[in-house]
Amino acid sequence: WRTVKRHPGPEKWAESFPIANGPRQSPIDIVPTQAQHDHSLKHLKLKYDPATAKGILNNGHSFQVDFVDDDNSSTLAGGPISGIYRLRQFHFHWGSSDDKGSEHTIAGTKFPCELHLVHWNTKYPNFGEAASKPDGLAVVGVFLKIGSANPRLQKVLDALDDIRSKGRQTTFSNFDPKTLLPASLDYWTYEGSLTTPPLLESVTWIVLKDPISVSPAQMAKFRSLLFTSEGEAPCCMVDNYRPPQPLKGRKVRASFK
Ligand SMILES: NS(=O)(=O)c1ccc(O)c(NC(=O)NCCc2ccccn2)c1
Ligand SMILES: [Zn+2]
Repeated sequence: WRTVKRHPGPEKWAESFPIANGPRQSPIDIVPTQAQHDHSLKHLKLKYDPATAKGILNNGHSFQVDFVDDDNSSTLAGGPISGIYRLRQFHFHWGSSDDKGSEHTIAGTKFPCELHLVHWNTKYPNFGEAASKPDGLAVVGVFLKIGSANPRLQKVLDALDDIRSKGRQTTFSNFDPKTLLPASLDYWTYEGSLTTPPLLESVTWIVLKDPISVSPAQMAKFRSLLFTSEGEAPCCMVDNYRPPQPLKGRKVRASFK
């Protein structure tokens, strides 16, 4: 039976953004047995300065932690990319229940949540310019798997009480996003897109093989956010994920055997 859809979801995006049916759309289903090990892939070089953390914002689609990106204090290099990419923000996608929520899937397996660390190529003057170039962005994706409570997430989750409604933001300082990464930086990589409008095909995706943990109570915290602004009828922020898109002949490479 049909639920009332307030926000035009992924099935409606192609009407306003024809690129939704483009050749390099994200996310995708990653099939490990079909990924090619590429030993020319370098290890990821992540250098994050906690002092660059600036604020946390409910943008009505997810919430994001924004970073000062006017110098190379927090950067990504190595891996499949050439040059230096600057950390702009990180955000999450999650489900209304623990059986869904991630954007990428692994051989059809969905995770309850997925973290995206968004970086832009410093060969371009700023994020907006980079977002329109085929090598403009690099997003590191990290799966969250139900398990024990993750203490590294707590500072982020504790800030959510101040940004429950769309448009709310508050300061968020002295945070090192490296603490959110798993022990192994083994990854899959492929050429893709933003997973939300404007769906620009400018993202080199770097999806880590190992998940980090999140507890059911911590997942409930994500689901306490609202898509809606103060004064509107409240609508829980859940299921803000796009399902996997056609591979259209793309190769997924693995940094590990
Ligand atoms: N999910 S993602 O591919 O990592 C990603 C990274 C950086 C981005 O700016 C976006 N998208 C984005 O900011 N879109 C503008 C705000 C928005 C978000 C969701 C739906 C419609 N509009 C997605
Ligand atoms: Zn995302």
